[in-house]
Amino acid sequence: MVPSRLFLAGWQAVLEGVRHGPLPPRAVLGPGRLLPRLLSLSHADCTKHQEPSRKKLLSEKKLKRHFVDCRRVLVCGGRGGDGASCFHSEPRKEFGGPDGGDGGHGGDIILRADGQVKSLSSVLSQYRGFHGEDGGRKNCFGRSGALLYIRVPVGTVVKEGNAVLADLSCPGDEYIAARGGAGGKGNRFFLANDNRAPMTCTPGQPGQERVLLLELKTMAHAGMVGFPNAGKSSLLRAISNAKPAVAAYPFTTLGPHVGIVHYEDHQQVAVADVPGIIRGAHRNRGLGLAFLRHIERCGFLLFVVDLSAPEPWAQVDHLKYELEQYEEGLSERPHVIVANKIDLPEARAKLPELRARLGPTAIALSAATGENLEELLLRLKELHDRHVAAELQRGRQPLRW
Ligand SMILES: Nc1nc2c(ncn2[C@@H]2O[C@H](COP(=O)(O)OP(=O)(O)OP(=O)(O)O)[C@@H](O)[C@H]2O)c(=O)[nH]1
Ligand SMILES: [Mg+2]
Repeated sequence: MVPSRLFLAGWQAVLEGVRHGPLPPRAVLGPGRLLPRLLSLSHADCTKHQEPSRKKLLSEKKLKRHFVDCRRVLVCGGRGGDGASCFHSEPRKEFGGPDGGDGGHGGDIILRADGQVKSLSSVLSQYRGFHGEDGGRKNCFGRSGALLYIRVPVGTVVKEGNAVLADLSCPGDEYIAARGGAGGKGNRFFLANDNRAPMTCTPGQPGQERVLLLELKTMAHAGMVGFPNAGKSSLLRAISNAKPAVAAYPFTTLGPHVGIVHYEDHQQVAVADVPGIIRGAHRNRGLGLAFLRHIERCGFLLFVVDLSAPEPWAQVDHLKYELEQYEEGLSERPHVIVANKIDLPEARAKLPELRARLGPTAIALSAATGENLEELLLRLKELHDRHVAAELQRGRQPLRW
């Protein structure tokens, strides 16, 4: 099956044949711009439809504000309604008896995993459930408080202190964050043989109050790991429509970004880009390793190395070591090694040695010029198909974006 980008690459080949000359310099500049621009050259009348939307680029700091992966939230269930204390009153009817109704129960607060929600940014810092109504005369029971749903992204882990309470890993998963208080009893409830006119009624109970920590473990099919400046974000921009910030300084990326690679058969592979990892990250050097929770659930990994670095093959060992420090077995996941920046002459010279050390399957490409991206896209699809088959075999529903 051919990815849609390869389909565009086919257009590029056609266009190159038609032009009979070198491409204008602007057409080969900029990651991910190559194919759409070429397409727009030949279809001037339909450029509007072909050009990717030119969204205003946000700085990493602003992007981080939009994407929230951790939230502390205070949840208080609704208070139960009070029970009523009153007696039946009717003309010519003496000793009508107690008829105070019970109060309604307070509403629960429920966390629900929703596939449409991608970040915890919409979760507020506190929620109070709906209160139950008080009981009334004539044995009228108060209405219970409505349930309050908080929509959270799929992959949210609910913690209280250090204890994990729930893992909302499938769409529709629910967890009762705070229970509403029980409604009070009306005096009718206390009617007994030895007490025909009870005055007692009880107040409604307050709802449960908890401080929960919500942590999002991003669910993507593939996770990109690499040293800072290896070109992870550039690669994500080149293969998807995601727009993570790219700059020539380390730790440009401060939070996870997910890009979707679309294939012709409508398959979508989600690829997550996370901040760079350095040696000793498990001892909290650099940005530490906490952000690795975002690739913890990825089915397969892309180890991105900068081929122009002094010893690019050593980077893979360091990365695997750090992943093992975070979680045992994480580096054993199916993976592919991506050697980036092949457009640089010093990088190209190191390719034979890299292949000799790490095996011939390493993919050499350039996120900047788009060279050899097709091989990566095809390998991604292959890994994705294998992952889906393995999930189905285990009886689990594969992740869909
Ligand atoms: N020549 C060349 N430069 C590249 C290529 N890919 C990325 N770069 C440059 O490398 C620098 C770092 O790129 P990023 O994509 O920000 O790297 P990163 O791995 O996301 O870095 P962090 O977010 O800091 O971890 C930028 O100046 C890019 O322009 C490439 O294929 N060729
Ligand atoms: Mg980056």
